[in-house]
Amino acid sequence: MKTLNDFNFENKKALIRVDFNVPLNDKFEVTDATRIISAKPTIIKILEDGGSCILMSHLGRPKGFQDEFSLKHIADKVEEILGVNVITVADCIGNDVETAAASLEPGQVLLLENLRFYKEETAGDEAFAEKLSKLGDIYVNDAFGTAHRAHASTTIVAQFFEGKKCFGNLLAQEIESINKVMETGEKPVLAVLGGAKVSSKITIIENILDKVDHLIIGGGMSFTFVKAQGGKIGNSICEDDKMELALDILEQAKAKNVQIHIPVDVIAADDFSNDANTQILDINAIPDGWEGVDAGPKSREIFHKVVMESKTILWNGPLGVFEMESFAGGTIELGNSIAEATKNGAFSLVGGGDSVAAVKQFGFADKVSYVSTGGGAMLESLEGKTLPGIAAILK
Ligand SMILES: Nc1ncnc2c1ncn2[C@@H]1O[C@H](COP(=O)(O)OP(=O)(O)OP(=O)(O)O)[C@@H](O)[C@H]1O
Ligand SMILES: O=C(O)[C@H](O)COP(=O)(O)O
Repeated sequence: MKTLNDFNFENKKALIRVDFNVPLNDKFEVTDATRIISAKPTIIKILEDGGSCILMSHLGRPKGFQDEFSLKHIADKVEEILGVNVITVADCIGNDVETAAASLEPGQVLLLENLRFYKEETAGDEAFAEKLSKLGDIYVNDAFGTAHRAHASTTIVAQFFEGKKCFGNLLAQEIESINKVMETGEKPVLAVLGGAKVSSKITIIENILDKVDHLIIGGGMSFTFVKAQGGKIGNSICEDDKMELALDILEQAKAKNVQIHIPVDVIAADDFSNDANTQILDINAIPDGWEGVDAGPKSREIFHKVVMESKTILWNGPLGVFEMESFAGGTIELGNSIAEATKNGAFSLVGGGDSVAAVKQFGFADKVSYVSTGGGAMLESLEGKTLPGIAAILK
């Protein structure tokens, strides 16, 4: 696996694919700069080597040139985080960009305009990738969040850098963290999967059964398993067409000696709102008119015990409707347990959109071993797929 340490960037121009697809508010201010902060070590290492950096990224899903998706909105933030002047250009290919790249001095940083202003980016167009490739001497992919896309700047461009391409620090760290859980993790290995739907997690569950000793299935997903086993789940969310599959997963787990933990009780609400009436019920005895919205106290206790006994922990998906304060308790307690286990020496990885949002919101981000910067990329990695952006560097 080629990393930054395999190159000396002195007097070299590094063409770096970063994922600066960060959330902006209506004043175009960056509301979560994690992805920019995470790319800093790679950029600084190259500058300290005596090289220069050409940063390229997408922002959102624009249709053609749309000012609201311009990377100029984030240039000040990038400059503030890096502590280095950032030169911007109004395009990502073309004469002006080539001139700006060619005149870049060691120690300087150039930020290109949104790659997705060209449909050729997402189409993985070779001619577009070749134009990008002309800008730099060495290609560095540090965009884990976009590594599951076979786009021009994440994948295709790599073919023009034979022997001159590598992973950035962030991407290398993401790969290492996933490997720690999926391949080399100290046992017992635990995966906690939550979230709304079984259907979006099936491939992950099936892949992960070969890797873990314990699997907690929480959140909205659990009701499909409970109903499939004959439980009464009231109005809780359920995918009836996945009940067969749920039973099959339970069988597979038994055969593979994986212990599955499904909540035994829930906080049930009579309405999907923060101020609904609530009661604690056994998960398989929820009357009509009530729905399970969070893990109950007995379940939390069981989950705490499993977490504390585990040496490697993966967490993807909340245990309840954590966006509503009244139903965030189970997710918060799980976060507390994982933080405590991490303090005691376990390795913990949090990945996926909503679980990452939850750990940030509740202040656990620096109490776990690693928080992934990838949403879809993380989920596809857990499905066991080799991401195209990663494969292109390994080639
Ligand atoms: N019991 C429940 N009933 C209804 N919704 C639930 C329940 N438990 C969790 N959820 C909802 O599931 C949603 C998260 O599910 P989802 O599968 O999208 O998340 P994720 O796995 O964290 O992230 P990703 O976006 O990466 O898939 C949250 O919005 C949460 O409110
Ligand atoms: O935020 C993300 O998941 C990545 O930046 C990829 O964005 P995309 O889903 O628009 O390709």
